[in-house]
Amino acid sequence: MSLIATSGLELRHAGQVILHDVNFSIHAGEIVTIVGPNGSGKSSFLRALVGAMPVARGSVTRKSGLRIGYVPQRLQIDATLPLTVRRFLNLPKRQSEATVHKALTRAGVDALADRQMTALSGGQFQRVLLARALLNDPHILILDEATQGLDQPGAAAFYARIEEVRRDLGCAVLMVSHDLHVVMAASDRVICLNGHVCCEGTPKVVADAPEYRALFGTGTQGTLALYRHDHDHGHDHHHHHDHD
Ligand SMILES: Nc1ncnc2c1ncn2[C@@H]1O[C@H](COP(=O)(O)OP(=O)(O)OP(=O)(O)O)[C@@H](O)[C@H]1O
Repeated sequence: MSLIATSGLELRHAGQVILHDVNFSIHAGEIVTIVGPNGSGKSSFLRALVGAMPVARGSVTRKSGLRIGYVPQRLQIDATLPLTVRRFLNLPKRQSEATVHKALTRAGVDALADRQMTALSGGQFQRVLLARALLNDPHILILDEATQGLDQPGAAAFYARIEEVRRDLGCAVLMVSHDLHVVMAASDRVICLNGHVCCEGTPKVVADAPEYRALFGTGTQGTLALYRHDHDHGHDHHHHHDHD
């Protein structure tokens, strides 16, 4: 049985349809990435899955007792508010010291418990958000552009940590990402959204899909092509490479 599924899902904002006819499911342990242009409904889709956005039509089904760890796209912390990492993780619900320690360790930031939230670097902040999402031992981690603002090594390190977490917890991971070569390396399945599902499949299938190419053109799709090129290279010396 899937962890979360949607059937004929339609979402609206201020009367306008922003996403329609989405049939989706994710299973235990899977890593699924959502790509799509700005404003294509990716964040809204994740919000609907976690129950933070109303469903206009169709349905969202969550497995009974499902624990979700959600890392939102943005979180504003008042710069004048003194708030340590430990205190932040105890909001809105008090956690045991052991739970906080375990989550921070899993997110790779156990040394930061007594730091002020406002004193964290972008990468540290994202990891603290990840720790917060791990507090309840989730069956599925849902990440909305969690590496936004991080440089390439920072983003790669963050995704490496996500993979470790998945190995440890066996949780599924659903993420929105623009880091296409990371997507290529780490996802079981990619879904390309643009108001509806334009294409989906393994990263290779999506990268080759005309719908995907039409959206991302030869600019960004080059990132996917580049990764595939490198990957193919080591295994198939007779392979014809397109060097466009
Ligand atoms: N709270 C809101 N206020 C105004 N517009 C909204 C809101 N929520 C969704 N929308 C509109 O719905 C559409 C989809 O937005 P959404 O944030 O889901 O897209 P996205 O694919 O996550 O975009 P991005 O890549 O820029 O984060 C956009 O046209 C957006 O303007």
